[in-house]
Amino acid sequence: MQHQVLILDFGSQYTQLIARRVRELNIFCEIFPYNSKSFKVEDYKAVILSGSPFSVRAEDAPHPDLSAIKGKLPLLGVCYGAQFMAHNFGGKVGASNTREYGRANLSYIKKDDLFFENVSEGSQVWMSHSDTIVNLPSNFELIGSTHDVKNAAFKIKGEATYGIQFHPEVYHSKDGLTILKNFLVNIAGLQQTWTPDSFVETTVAELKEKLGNDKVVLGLSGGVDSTVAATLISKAIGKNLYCIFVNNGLLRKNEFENVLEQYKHMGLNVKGVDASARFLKELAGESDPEGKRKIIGRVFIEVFDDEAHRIQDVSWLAQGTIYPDVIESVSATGGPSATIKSHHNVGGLPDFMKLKIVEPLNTLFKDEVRRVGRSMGIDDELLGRHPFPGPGLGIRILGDITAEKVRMLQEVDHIFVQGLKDDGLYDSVWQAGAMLLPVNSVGVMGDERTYEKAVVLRAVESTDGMTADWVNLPYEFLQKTSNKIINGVKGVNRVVYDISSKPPATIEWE
Ligand SMILES: Nc1ncnc2c1ncn2[C@@H]1O[C@H](COP(=O)(O)OP(=O)(O)OP(=O)(O)O)[C@@H](O)[C@H]1O
Ligand SMILES: O=c1[nH]c(=O)c2[nH+]cn([C@@H]3O[C@H](COP(=O)(O)O)[C@@H](O)[C@H]3O)c2[nH]1
Ligand SMILES: NC(=O)CC[C@H](N)C(=O)O
Ligand SMILES: [Mg+2]
Repeated sequence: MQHQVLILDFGSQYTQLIARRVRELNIFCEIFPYNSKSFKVEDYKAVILSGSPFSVRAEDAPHPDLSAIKGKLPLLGVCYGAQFMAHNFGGKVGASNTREYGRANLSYIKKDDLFFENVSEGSQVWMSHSDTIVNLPSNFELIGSTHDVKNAAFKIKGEATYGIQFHPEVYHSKDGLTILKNFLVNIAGLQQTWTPDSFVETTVAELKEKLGNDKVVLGLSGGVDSTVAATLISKAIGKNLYCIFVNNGLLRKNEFENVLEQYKHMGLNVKGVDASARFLKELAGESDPEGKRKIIGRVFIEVFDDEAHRIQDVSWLAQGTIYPDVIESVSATGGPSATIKSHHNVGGLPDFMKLKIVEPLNTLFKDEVRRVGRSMGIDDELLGRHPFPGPGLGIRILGDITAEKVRMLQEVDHIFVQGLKDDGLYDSVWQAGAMLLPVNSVGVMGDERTYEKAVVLRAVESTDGMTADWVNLPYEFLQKTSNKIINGVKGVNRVVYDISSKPPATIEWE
């Protein structure tokens, strides 16, 4: 992938949004923690500095070294990024009298600056700050103000360096996208050529070069990400790609058979490996969420390793890891974000495994993966599938896992998800599934006392899984589904609906 825009992250909750907006402009970009050693500034054509929860005045605040960037590459600082430049190059940042969150309007803009092309005075912008730039350094030029914030936008004289106090990346900044476009296209001179087709073309070419005649094993899950990854790699190396679909005993009802059937028509080289007994044996007695995730991750790797030995001379393991998997799972070394859950597919391979990892989608968001899939002609039905986590029902059965609990949850999940499909609700939901609680409750069925399990139904809407809200499913649907579950699934006598958003909850319960 050709490097274009580098986004340096100082821990803002909006950093992802900057990336999404830049890509909406068909310009490729990548995010790195500001102190990461994994990128080379010289590879990029423009740099954006994100916001941050820190105050530049705090002792432990991030202080990036901009000497390789400022004045050499077009540079845009957003909020903290702008405050940092003002503070660091001789200006003054102080606490604002009023903390500003939300709507503001541009009361002054320097109209002839390319930065504000097609933006008018009065344009609504979104603020989220408690510090403010009190004085600009003398070589900075004021180019925009709001009613409350005089130094809302500046440029450095004679440089393509800009700073803005407001957030162009949030949808409530009405001309935010225009401003980003002005910076990236008018000022940095970037071309808007990053499309799904161009991604396929460049990625396939890169994979050809990287993989050559090597053999690659890929974990194929039936989900969107690994299917798109497999199709890309298969375009590059054909028969040298060996796709392994593992039954970890934690899949949905009939999923192993159904998915294998579906792949028959796709021209991929797929082998189904039933390792369900092995997974369940290793998981027996483990009830800690991270403990279960670690076991599942390890057994996955062992199964892939066994298969790689069977095939012989395999050099690579390919996975369908996408961007949010990486961001949520790894607190990039010293990076400002926290580890939420250990996704089984991120975090490297154990030493005994000599395989190198290839993850062609690890810079894309889910909706971008779907667009790439569509541009390669993958079935809409497959691309429209709800995400399903690799550890599967293992992280939806709270507490320890047994074959009987898996059976129960498979039935519950099947009734719920099939019901959504039958009632035309499936496509309006981003992800749906059921959890089995380690809780018995008292019920009465046919005049008899029951003391059985409670299950939770969860349906969320989201665009990328990073944030999510519960879906307001019709009461009639919930009512019907609850009846079907309690009447149809032995061992369950209670159904509840999860009405928590992410954050503060997460989508999966473990
Ligand atoms: N049952 C499985 N067999 C083989 N590989 C798997 C299996 N489950 C997960 N993986 C691997 O782990 C990766 C991450 O899983 P994840 O669920 O995030 O993606 P996905 O299944 O491809 O897509 P989706 O998010 O739509 O479910 C997959 O892309 C795949 O490489
Ligand atoms: O491949 C995966 N391996 C995992 O270990 C994993 N854990 C969560 N998920 C999926 O990620 C999205 C966000 O989930 P959470 O809100 O529960 O963190 C949701 O779509 C989850 O289904 C996983 N996917
Ligand atoms: N959103 C931001 O970047 C905020 C920057 C800084 N923490 C402030 O409150 O002003
Ligand atoms: Mg999946």
